[in-house]
Amino acid sequence: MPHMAIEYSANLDAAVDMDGLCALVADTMLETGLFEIGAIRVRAFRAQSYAIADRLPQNGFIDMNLRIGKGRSAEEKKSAGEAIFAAVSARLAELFATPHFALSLEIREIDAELSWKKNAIHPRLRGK
Ligand SMILES: O=C(O)C/C(=C\C=C(/O)C(=O)O)C(=O)O
Repeated sequence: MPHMAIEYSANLDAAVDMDGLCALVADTMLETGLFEIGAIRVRAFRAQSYAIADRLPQNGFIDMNLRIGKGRSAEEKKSAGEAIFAAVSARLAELFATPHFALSLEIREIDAELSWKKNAIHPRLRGK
């Protein structure tokens, strides 16, 4: 399944609605047409401990790691990454107006021979 894991520094708690950010990422992934709805998983993890750049207490980060199955072209993967990065960047425009925020995204492919999956959501959603 496409897994999006978002890590963020705990000092962003008040500035970013993480549930809303997860929903935005899931919606954007779906809109690319490259991911099946029943396969999308997005979650956010709060990093309580961190050291960012010059260690100013205002410095914050969000790092997004997307793991997807093989089978999509390089162009498709690139356009998906660009769509997600643009949507999240727009949502976080206020943070980019400060000199204290860093955003990153990486897409990796899952090795089909070394991964296992079983999904009871697909049958329910594929029938719709
Ligand atoms: O192939 C993968 O492991 C990832 C994937 C889809 C996975 C599912 O549909 C699933 O786990 O139910 C993908 O589309 O990249």
